Amino acid sequence: MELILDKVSRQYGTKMACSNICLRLTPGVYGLLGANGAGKTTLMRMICGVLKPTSGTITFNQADVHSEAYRDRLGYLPQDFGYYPEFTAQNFLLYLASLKGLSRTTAKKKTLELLSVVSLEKEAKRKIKTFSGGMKQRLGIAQAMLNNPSILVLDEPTAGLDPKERVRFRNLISRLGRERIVLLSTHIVSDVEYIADTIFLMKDGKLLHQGSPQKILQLLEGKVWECLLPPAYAEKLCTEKSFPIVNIRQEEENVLLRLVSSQKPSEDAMAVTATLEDLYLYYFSEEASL
Ligand SMILES: Nc1ncnc2c1ncn2[C@@H]1O[C@H](COP(=O)(O)OP(=O)(O)OP(=O)(O)O)[C@@H](O)[C@H]1O
Repeated sequence: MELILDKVSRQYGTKMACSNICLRLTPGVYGLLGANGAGKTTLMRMICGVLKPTSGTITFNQADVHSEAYRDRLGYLPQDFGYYPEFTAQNFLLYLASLKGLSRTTAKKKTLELLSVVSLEKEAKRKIKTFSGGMKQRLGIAQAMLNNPSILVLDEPTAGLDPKERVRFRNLISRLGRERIVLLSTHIVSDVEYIADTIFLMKDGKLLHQGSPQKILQLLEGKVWECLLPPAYAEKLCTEKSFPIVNIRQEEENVLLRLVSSQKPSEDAMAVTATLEDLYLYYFSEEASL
Protein backbone atom coordinates (compact mmCIF):
# COMPACT_ATOMS: atom_id res chain seq x y z
CA MET A 1 0.00 0.00 0.00
CA GLU A 2 1.56 3.32 -1.00
CA LEU A 3 0.47 6.86 -1.58
CA ILE A 4 2.82 8.84 -3.78
CA LEU A 5 2.98 12.58 -4.33
CA ASP A 6 5.17 13.52 -7.23
CA LYS A 7 6.16 17.20 -7.59
CA VAL A 8 2.77 18.40 -6.37
CA SER A 9 2.12 22.15 -6.43
CA ARG A 10 -0.97 24.26 -5.87
CA GLN A 11 -1.29 27.92 -6.65
CA TYR A 12 -4.09 30.32 -5.65
CA GLY A 13 -3.65 33.25 -8.04
CA THR A 14 -0.06 34.27 -7.48
CA LYS A 15 0.12 32.57 -4.06
CA MET A 16 2.02 29.28 -4.09
CA ALA A 17 0.27 27.38 -1.27
CA CYS A 18 2.16 24.12 -1.94
CA SER A 19 5.34 23.94 -3.91
CA ASN A 20 6.87 20.88 -5.54
CA ILE A 21 5.97 18.39 -2.78
CA CYS A 22 7.31 14.85 -3.13
CA LEU A 23 6.21 12.24 -0.58
CA ARG A 24 5.86 8.49 -0.26
CA LEU A 25 3.53 7.16 2.41
CA THR A 26 3.14 3.51 3.48
CA PRO A 27 1.14 2.33 6.55
CA GLY A 28 2.01 4.30 9.68
CA VAL A 29 1.30 7.61 11.36
CA TYR A 30 2.51 10.80 9.67
CA GLY A 31 2.43 14.21 11.32
CA LEU A 32 2.27 17.28 9.12
CA LEU A 33 3.67 20.09 11.22
CA GLY A 34 3.60 23.72 10.21
CA ALA A 35 2.50 27.18 11.32
CA ASN A 36 -0.76 28.77 10.19
CA GLY A 37 -0.77 29.22 6.43
CA ALA A 38 2.07 26.72 5.83
CA GLY A 39 -0.06 24.85 3.29
CA LYS A 40 -1.17 21.85 5.39
CA THR A 41 -4.89 22.04 4.58
CA THR A 42 -4.18 22.61 0.89
CA LEU A 43 -1.95 19.53 0.81
CA MET A 44 -4.49 17.38 2.65
CA ARG A 45 -7.34 18.48 0.42
CA MET A 46 -5.29 17.50 -2.63
CA ILE A 47 -4.50 14.12 -1.07
CA CYS A 48 -8.24 13.62 -0.50
CA GLY A 49 -9.02 14.49 -4.10
CA VAL A 50 -11.13 17.50 -3.03
CA LEU A 51 -8.71 19.96 -4.63
CA LYS A 52 -6.75 19.49 -7.85
CA PRO A 53 -3.03 20.21 -7.89
CA THR A 54 -1.94 22.94 -10.29
CA SER A 55 0.82 20.54 -11.29
CA GLY A 56 2.15 17.14 -10.24
CA THR A 57 0.42 13.85 -9.53
CA ILE A 58 -0.97 11.99 -6.52
CA THR A 59 -1.50 8.26 -6.81
CA PHE A 60 -2.54 5.50 -4.45
CA ASN A 61 -1.30 2.06 -5.50
CA GLN A 62 -0.70 3.62 -8.92
CA ALA A 63 -4.36 4.73 -9.30
CA ASP A 64 -5.35 8.38 -9.48
CA VAL A 65 -6.82 9.90 -6.30
CA HIS A 66 -9.84 11.11 -8.24
CA SER A 67 -10.99 7.57 -8.91
CA GLU A 68 -14.02 6.11 -7.13
CA ALA A 69 -11.94 3.17 -5.94
CA TYR A 70 -9.66 5.58 -4.07
CA ARG A 71 -12.56 7.44 -2.49
CA ASP A 72 -13.87 4.14 -1.14
CA ARG A 73 -10.58 3.60 0.68
CA LEU A 74 -10.31 7.11 2.08
CA GLY A 75 -11.48 8.51 5.42
CA TYR A 76 -11.32 12.28 5.88
CA LEU A 77 -11.92 14.58 8.81
CA PRO A 78 -11.81 18.13 7.44
CA GLN A 79 -10.86 21.07 9.65
CA ASP A 80 -14.35 22.57 9.54
CA PHE A 81 -16.35 19.38 9.86
CA GLY A 82 -20.07 20.12 10.35
CA TYR A 83 -21.89 18.20 13.07
CA TYR A 84 -25.65 18.17 13.45
CA PRO A 85 -26.18 19.32 17.04
CA GLU A 86 -29.66 17.83 17.42
CA PHE A 87 -28.58 14.34 16.29
CA THR A 88 -27.44 11.73 18.77
CA ALA A 89 -23.96 10.33 18.15
CA GLN A 90 -25.39 7.04 16.97
CA ASN A 91 -27.97 8.58 14.61
CA PHE A 92 -25.35 10.90 13.18
CA LEU A 93 -23.12 7.95 12.27
CA LEU A 94 -26.07 5.97 10.92
CA TYR A 95 -27.03 8.93 8.75
CA LEU A 96 -23.49 9.30 7.33
CA ALA A 97 -23.26 5.54 6.85
CA SER A 98 -26.38 5.62 4.69
CA LEU A 99 -24.88 8.46 2.64
CA LYS A 100 -21.77 6.35 2.17
CA GLY A 101 -23.95 3.51 0.89
CA LEU A 102 -23.65 1.03 3.77
CA SER A 103 -26.59 -1.34 4.19
CA ARG A 104 -28.78 -0.87 7.29
CA THR A 105 -27.49 -3.96 9.04
CA THR A 106 -23.83 -3.22 8.28
CA ALA A 107 -24.30 0.44 9.27
CA LYS A 108 -25.79 -0.50 12.64
CA LYS A 109 -23.02 -2.97 13.41
CA LYS A 110 -20.27 -0.62 12.21
CA THR A 111 -21.68 2.36 14.11
CA LEU A 112 -21.70 0.50 17.43
CA GLU A 113 -18.22 -0.88 16.78
CA LEU A 114 -16.80 2.57 15.97
CA LEU A 115 -18.45 4.27 18.93
CA SER A 116 -16.62 1.75 21.05
CA VAL A 117 -13.30 2.30 19.17
CA VAL A 118 -13.48 6.03 19.97
CA SER A 119 -14.73 5.34 23.53
CA LEU A 120 -18.13 6.95 22.99
CA GLU A 121 -20.27 3.83 23.39
CA LYS A 122 -21.84 5.17 26.59
CA GLU A 123 -22.68 8.43 24.84
CA ALA A 124 -24.33 6.82 21.80
CA LYS A 125 -27.76 8.21 22.64
CA ARG A 126 -26.58 11.66 23.69
CA LYS A 127 -27.19 14.67 21.44
CA ILE A 128 -24.03 16.07 19.86
CA LYS A 129 -24.82 19.55 21.17
CA THR A 130 -24.01 18.27 24.68
CA PHE A 131 -20.55 16.97 23.64
CA SER A 132 -17.18 18.49 24.56
CA GLY A 133 -14.76 19.47 21.78
CA GLY A 134 -12.81 16.25 22.32
CA MET A 135 -15.91 14.09 22.10
CA LYS A 136 -16.88 15.78 18.82
CA GLN A 137 -13.40 15.18 17.42
CA ARG A 138 -13.60 11.52 18.35
CA LEU A 139 -16.99 11.30 16.69
CA GLY A 140 -15.40 12.97 13.65
CA ILE A 141 -12.75 10.26 13.57
CA ALA A 142 -15.46 7.60 13.88
CA GLN A 143 -17.31 8.99 10.84
CA ALA A 144 -14.05 9.00 8.87
CA MET A 145 -13.66 5.31 9.74
CA LEU A 146 -17.12 4.18 8.58
CA ASN A 147 -15.77 2.68 5.37
CA ASN A 148 -12.78 1.07 7.15
CA PRO A 149 -10.37 3.26 5.16
CA SER A 150 -6.82 2.39 4.18
CA ILE A 151 -5.95 6.09 4.30
CA LEU A 152 -7.15 8.29 7.12
CA VAL A 153 -6.60 12.04 6.74
CA LEU A 154 -7.25 14.22 9.79
CA ASP A 155 -6.94 18.00 9.49
CA GLU A 156 -6.14 19.58 12.87
CA PRO A 157 -7.94 16.83 14.77
CA THR A 158 -6.67 17.96 18.17
CA ALA A 159 -7.87 21.57 18.00
CA GLY A 160 -9.64 22.42 21.25
CA LEU A 161 -8.80 19.22 23.11
CA ASP A 162 -7.86 19.31 26.79
CA PRO A 163 -4.74 17.39 27.95
CA LYS A 164 -6.71 14.28 28.97
CA GLU A 165 -8.52 14.17 25.63
CA ARG A 166 -5.19 14.63 23.84
CA VAL A 167 -3.75 11.51 25.48
CA ARG A 168 -6.85 9.52 24.60
CA PHE A 169 -6.68 10.80 21.04
CA ARG A 170 -3.00 9.88 20.68
CA ASN A 171 -3.64 6.34 21.87
CA LEU A 172 -6.49 5.98 19.40
CA ILE A 173 -4.38 7.21 16.48
CA SER A 174 -1.46 4.95 17.37
CA ARG A 175 -3.81 1.97 17.25
CA LEU A 176 -5.38 3.04 13.94
CA GLY A 177 -1.98 3.63 12.34
CA ARG A 178 -0.87 0.02 12.72
CA GLU A 179 -2.57 -1.10 9.55
CA ARG A 180 -3.32 2.04 7.56
CA ILE A 181 -1.83 5.32 6.44
CA VAL A 182 -2.82 7.99 8.95
CA LEU A 183 -1.89 11.56 8.08
CA LEU A 184 -2.69 14.29 10.55
CA SER A 185 -1.91 17.97 10.52
CA THR A 186 -1.30 20.12 13.53
CA HIS A 187 0.64 23.08 14.79
CA ILE A 188 0.86 21.51 18.23
CA VAL A 189 4.19 19.73 18.46
CA SER A 190 3.34 17.46 21.39
CA ASP A 191 0.46 15.94 19.42
CA VAL A 192 2.80 14.35 16.91
CA GLU A 193 5.95 13.97 18.98
CA TYR A 194 4.91 10.63 20.49
CA ILE A 195 2.66 9.09 17.87
CA ALA A 196 4.07 10.02 14.46
CA ASP A 197 6.52 7.58 12.89
CA THR A 198 7.39 10.30 10.40
CA ILE A 199 7.15 14.06 10.63
CA PHE A 200 6.79 16.39 7.66
CA LEU A 201 7.86 19.91 8.48
CA MET A 202 6.17 22.45 6.22
CA LYS A 203 6.80 26.15 5.84
CA ASP A 204 5.55 28.59 3.20
CA GLY A 205 4.21 25.79 1.03
CA LYS A 206 7.48 23.87 1.03
CA LEU A 207 8.46 20.64 2.68
CA LEU A 208 11.49 21.62 4.77
CA HIS A 209 12.30 18.25 6.32
CA GLN A 210 10.89 14.77 6.67
CA GLY A 211 11.89 11.87 8.88
CA SER A 212 11.38 10.17 12.21
CA PRO A 213 11.20 12.53 15.22
CA GLN A 214 14.69 11.29 16.18
CA LYS A 215 16.10 12.00 12.72
CA ILE A 216 14.49 15.42 12.56
CA LEU A 217 15.89 16.27 15.98
CA GLN A 218 19.43 15.54 14.80
CA LEU A 219 19.17 18.82 12.89
CA LEU A 220 19.52 20.64 16.20
CA GLU A 221 21.96 18.30 17.92
CA GLY A 222 24.53 20.27 19.93
CA LYS A 223 22.84 23.54 19.03
CA VAL A 224 20.35 24.01 21.87
CA TRP A 225 21.65 25.85 24.92
CA GLU A 226 20.37 27.06 28.22
CA CYS A 227 21.97 29.95 30.04
CA LEU A 228 21.09 31.62 33.29
CA LEU A 229 21.75 35.32 32.96
CA PRO A 230 21.09 38.59 34.79
CA PRO A 231 17.97 40.25 33.29
CA ALA A 232 19.88 43.11 31.63
CA TYR A 233 22.26 40.75 29.81
CA ALA A 234 19.42 38.41 28.82
CA GLU A 235 17.46 41.33 27.40
CA LYS A 236 20.50 42.45 25.40
CA LEU A 237 20.83 38.98 23.88
CA CYS A 238 17.11 38.90 23.08
CA THR A 239 16.99 42.35 21.46
CA GLU A 240 20.16 41.77 19.46
CA LYS A 241 18.45 38.67 18.13
CA SER A 242 21.74 37.08 17.26
CA PHE A 243 20.20 33.70 18.12
CA PRO A 244 16.66 32.33 17.90
CA ILE A 245 15.44 32.34 21.50
CA VAL A 246 13.06 29.45 21.98
CA ASN A 247 12.12 30.05 25.60
CA ILE A 248 12.51 32.64 28.34
CA ARG A 249 11.86 31.81 31.97
CA GLN A 250 12.26 33.94 35.07
CA GLU A 251 14.35 32.09 37.69
CA GLU A 252 14.36 34.13 40.91
CA GLU A 253 16.56 37.18 40.13
CA ASN A 254 17.95 35.73 36.88
CA VAL A 255 16.51 34.76 33.53
CA LEU A 256 16.87 31.31 31.99
CA LEU A 257 17.21 31.57 28.22
CA ARG A 258 16.85 28.57 25.93
CA LEU A 259 18.29 29.30 22.54
CA VAL A 260 19.56 27.79 19.32
CA SER A 261 23.08 28.53 18.19
CA SER A 262 25.80 26.62 16.41
CA GLN A 263 28.31 28.22 18.78
CA LYS A 264 28.29 28.40 22.55
CA PRO A 265 26.40 31.64 23.17
CA SER A 266 27.94 32.51 26.54
CA GLU A 267 30.68 31.30 28.85
CA ASP A 268 28.43 29.31 31.20
CA ALA A 269 25.83 28.13 28.67
CA MET A 270 24.92 24.46 28.97
CA ALA A 271 24.19 22.26 25.96
CA VAL A 272 20.78 20.58 26.41
CA THR A 273 18.86 17.89 24.56
CA ALA A 274 16.86 19.31 21.67
CA THR A 275 13.12 18.77 21.59
CA LEU A 276 10.70 19.02 18.67
CA GLU A 277 9.31 22.13 20.30
CA ASP A 278 12.77 23.77 19.99
CA LEU A 279 12.88 22.75 16.35
CA TYR A 280 9.42 24.08 15.65
CA LEU A 281 10.07 27.42 17.33
CA TYR A 282 13.43 27.65 15.60
CA TYR A 283 11.86 27.23 12.15
CA PHE A 284 8.70 29.19 12.83
CA SER A 285 10.09 31.84 15.17
CA GLU A 286 8.64 34.71 13.14
CA GLU A 287 5.15 33.31 13.51
CA ALA A 288 5.48 31.92 17.02
CA SER A 289 4.98 34.13 20.02
CA LEU A 290 8.11 33.55 22.05
N1 LIG B 1 -9.02 29.42 -1.53
C1 LIG B 1 -7.92 30.14 -1.35
N2 LIG B 1 -7.68 31.25 -2.06
C2 LIG B 1 -6.56 31.96 -1.90
N3 LIG B 1 -5.58 31.65 -1.02
C3 LIG B 1 -5.74 30.56 -0.27
C4 LIG B 1 -6.92 29.75 -0.38
N4 LIG B 1 -6.80 28.71 0.49
C5 LIG B 1 -5.61 28.89 1.13
N5 LIG B 1 -4.99 29.99 0.67
C6 LIG B 1 -3.66 30.48 1.10
O1 LIG B 1 -2.71 29.44 0.91
C7 LIG B 1 -1.80 29.36 2.01
C8 LIG B 1 -1.86 27.97 2.64
O2 LIG B 1 -3.14 27.83 3.27
P1 LIG B 1 -3.56 26.49 4.06
O3 LIG B 1 -4.95 26.68 4.56
O4 LIG B 1 -3.28 25.33 3.20
O5 LIG B 1 -2.53 26.51 5.27
P2 LIG B 1 -2.54 25.70 6.65
O6 LIG B 1 -1.14 25.29 6.90
O7 LIG B 1 -3.56 24.63 6.60
O8 LIG B 1 -2.97 26.82 7.68
P3 LIG B 1 -3.88 26.66 9.02
O9 LIG B 1 -3.02 25.94 10.02
O10 LIG B 1 -4.11 28.09 9.41
O11 LIG B 1 -5.11 25.93 8.65
C9 LIG B 1 -2.19 30.50 2.96
O12 LIG B 1 -1.37 31.60 2.67
C10 LIG B 1 -3.63 30.79 2.59
O13 LIG B 1 -3.93 32.14 2.85
